[in-house]
Amino acid sequence: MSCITHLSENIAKNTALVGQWLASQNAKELTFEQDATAEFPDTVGEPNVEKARLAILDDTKTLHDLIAGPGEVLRRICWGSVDNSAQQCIYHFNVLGAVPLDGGATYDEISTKTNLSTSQLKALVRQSATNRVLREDDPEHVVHTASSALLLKDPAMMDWYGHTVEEMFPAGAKLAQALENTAATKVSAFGLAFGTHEPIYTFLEKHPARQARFFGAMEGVGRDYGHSLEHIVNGYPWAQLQNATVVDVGGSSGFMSVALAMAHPNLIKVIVQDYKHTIEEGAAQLPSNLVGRVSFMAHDFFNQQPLAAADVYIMRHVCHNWSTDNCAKIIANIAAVMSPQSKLLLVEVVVLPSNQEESSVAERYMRNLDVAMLQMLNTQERSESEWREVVRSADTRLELTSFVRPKGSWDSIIEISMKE
Ligand SMILES: C[S@@+](CC[C@H](N)C(=O)[O-])C[C@H]1O[C@@H](n2cnc3c(N)ncnc32)[C@H](O)[C@@H]1O
Repeated sequence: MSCITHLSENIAKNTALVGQWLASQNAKELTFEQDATAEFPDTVGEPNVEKARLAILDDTKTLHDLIAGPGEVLRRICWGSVDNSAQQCIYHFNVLGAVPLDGGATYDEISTKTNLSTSQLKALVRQSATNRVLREDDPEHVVHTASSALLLKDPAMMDWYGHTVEEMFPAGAKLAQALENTAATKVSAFGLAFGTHEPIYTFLEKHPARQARFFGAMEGVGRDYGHSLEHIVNGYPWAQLQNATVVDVGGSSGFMSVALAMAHPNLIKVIVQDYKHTIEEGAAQLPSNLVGRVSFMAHDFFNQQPLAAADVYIMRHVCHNWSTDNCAKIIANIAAVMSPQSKLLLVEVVVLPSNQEESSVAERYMRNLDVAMLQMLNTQERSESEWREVVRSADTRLELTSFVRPKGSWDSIIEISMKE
């Protein structure tokens, strides 16, 4: 049997399984129309369905690339920059906001609201429609699709989209230039794109609108089930802690602390530490039922940790932003005040050798993240042995006591303890 026939048979078999499951759940018909649910229905607790779904994604991509042929595979990659530039313009000129969810808009109406000409808008919208973001329902009239509507309905997704098209995309174009410079003090691709020598977080602190969008974007990251907070809330034995104090270092606006405090009443004090503007924003949004249990503190993690002997110090997506030397300093500042009972948890990606991820979707995401870190921060994601090296260089009294990657999670929870 030829390879493509074999692929198509697998796709048919797995699609039948997923289809039956969707029907058994009375799930809404899958659609590109704007009333679609934001994500594919939750397959938690259904490992066979999830396996079939991932196999469909793998096999359809392989079949597509085989049928397209090698030249077309290259052309698709290289034309990807146009996909991004069209999305950047749609975001920048708020084309999405100019198209009401209810009824859509004519090109003339969108033009009045965005100051783009109708011919510019037609070029952008028609290109974008090939990626299923906006579409024409007649040649002069634009309506939302499932994906464009999702951006309007979910502010965190919109912030994430804005961050990727307005910050990651320009930074990506500078990566080769940044890698030309081999000096230790080299400016990141992000720095070259935005004319700054400062690390991104210092830069954002001076640009409040960008910073506010970045907080939203970090929340938007969690819309991806692989980064769902549920993996942290359910992936560690929180319930075994008695009247515990948790310090969320570099906790941004505190959304993880809120999720932990909501789910685990035994976490009686949860303190979010970050830059001043960041925590002020978080404090203003704190649900009223958590006032008193969740609190905020301005703290630079390059200084010694002011809260000694907490039960748990947790850093999610913090250390991957920093070089091994800087990571070691951040961790050492916490180690200095840990009691023998304290735990330090890092919630981070742990990269595997090539093609060892569960699916090509996971493989691609992990490799994308690795390069994204390189372009935004001059850092890279780490393997298990590299995380061990970071911890060893921070403080020799620390030991890694577990690496757990909850099912379906991109992140692992790395538990670090003080040696007895
Ligand atoms: C990638 S974000 C992760 C935020 C959050 N923990 C999460 O899970 O999304 C990194 C965070 O580190 C904070 N940060 C960066 N440098 C810092 C510093 N020197 N002291 C304290 N926080 C800092 C940033 O403001 C940002 O909120």
